[in-house]
Amino acid sequence: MTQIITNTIFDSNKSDVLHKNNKTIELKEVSWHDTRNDCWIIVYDRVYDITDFLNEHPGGDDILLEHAGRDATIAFRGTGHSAQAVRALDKYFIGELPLEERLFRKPNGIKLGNLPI
Ligand code: HEM
Repeated sequence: MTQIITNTIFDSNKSDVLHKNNKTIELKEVSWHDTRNDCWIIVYDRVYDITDFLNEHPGGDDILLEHAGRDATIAFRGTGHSAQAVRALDKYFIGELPLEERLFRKPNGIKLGNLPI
């Protein structure tokens, strides 16, 4: 798939709408891709096919496989990845969750920065 994603995962200005031409992929479908030979993960409601990245990840493949077929947002964010790592995600982008299945980028959603604690 040839697709250029111009916004980063932290770009809240563009976060509330489905981007034109972006494919929607349901959580159920993501869950089927949970092996070393076919590994998808979700970061900020976007779906990435990281099968070809497993052997290249500086943090190792095990940690990625622990999140195969699942949401990896908190793990990705929590390990303090660089801006370069965030940009590296784009290469593996294949689609995004439907609005009703999103945790982060949805219309009128709670912004973590606005929480009192
Ligand atoms: C497709 C998703 C991911 C990409 C593109 C990615 C990319 C990278 C890159 C480029 C680095 C080098 C350091 C940096 O630039 O920040 C790195 C390090 C690391 N990543 Fe990831 N990462 C991904 C997912 C994850 C996930 C889900 C975890 C789970 C906790 C993880 C854990 C780590 C750890 C622990 C390191 C540090 C390795 C070290 O310095 O020894 N990564 N990652």
